[in-house]
Amino acid sequence: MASTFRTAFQIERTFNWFPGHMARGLRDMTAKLQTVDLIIETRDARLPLSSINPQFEEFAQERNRLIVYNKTDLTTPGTPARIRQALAGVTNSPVVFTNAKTPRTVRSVVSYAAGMPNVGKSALINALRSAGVGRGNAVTTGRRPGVTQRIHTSVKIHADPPVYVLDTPGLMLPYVSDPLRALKVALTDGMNTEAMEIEIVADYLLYQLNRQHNTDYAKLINLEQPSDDISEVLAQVAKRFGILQKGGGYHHEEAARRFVREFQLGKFGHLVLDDLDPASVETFMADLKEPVLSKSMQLKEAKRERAQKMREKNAARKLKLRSG
Ligand SMILES: Nc1nc2c(ncn2[C@@H]2O[C@H](COP(=O)(O)OP(=O)(O)OP(=O)(O)O)[C@@H](O)[C@H]2O)c(=O)[nH]1
Repeated sequence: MASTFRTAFQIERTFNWFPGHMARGLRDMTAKLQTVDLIIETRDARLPLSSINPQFEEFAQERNRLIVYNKTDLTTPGTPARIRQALAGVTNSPVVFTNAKTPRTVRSVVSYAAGMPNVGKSALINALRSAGVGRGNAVTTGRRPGVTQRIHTSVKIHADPPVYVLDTPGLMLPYVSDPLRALKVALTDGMNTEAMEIEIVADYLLYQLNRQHNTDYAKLINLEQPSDDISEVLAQVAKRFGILQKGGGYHHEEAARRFVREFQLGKFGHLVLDDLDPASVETFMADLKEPVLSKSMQLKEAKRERAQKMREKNAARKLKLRSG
């Protein structure tokens, strides 16, 4: 029942994914971007804020830039207008909305693409080429993030005047201090979930589905009514998809993966995962200005978090001893 759903998601750890090609990509991109006339920064419309890369923002906001919100077909109705309103006063760059699966929606977009992993940069370039010069795919796309690992040679997308674009690798951050942001990116397939506890990703998905009253999942897994209890939901997912263990019980990780996968395949309907009210936008933009932590600072920060947790645990233990 709606009244019993969680109003906040509690999480204490962080998740990071920054393979080697991304550090190289950022260096190469910073150099190459000096030579282009226009930067087309591609973002995922399901993550209007979380698909902004602060490292990229640092140099792109001073440049001639077009922001493209792609994958609009995977959002809820009215999302483009809400994003436009949320960004008014926050960015001076023009903003357009596309669905790279439908080339006619990309006609207005010309030149250079950059952005986070798996937002659809390569698909967008192929669509631009199809709309501009009527030719087939020139760059490879893929369901998993990290398919494009280096800057490609230019692709012609317009004949007269001639316009060329460069595809670039998608870049995550070396250290994502906000675990909720990492969970959102993981849910939209922008981050490798192998190093994450998939049960937490599944629980976060359940939290988002319920708080947005997107409760079709219950019907799909034969649950009598929506629930905010991930164990109950995963047990039902296991039953529905036949991932029960011999002798009773079910395989938790597999059930969690299946639940997340069904959402990514669009089976539970569409969601926009960032809040776009003025206060949330303001907080996000202020956080963007925080410097990205270096490797040694990350280690220090992780150590500080561990020490804090230990102190809290010890304090709780002492309290328990005293009271009982
Ligand atoms: N539904 C939908 N899917 C899209 C859209 N654009 C891209 N995709 C799909 O999203 C996935 C990622 O697209 P890519 O173009 O490879 O993404 P990328 O940003 O180049 O990814 P990296 O290689 O990680 O930088 C692919 O499976 C595409 O088919 C879109 O507008 N709508």
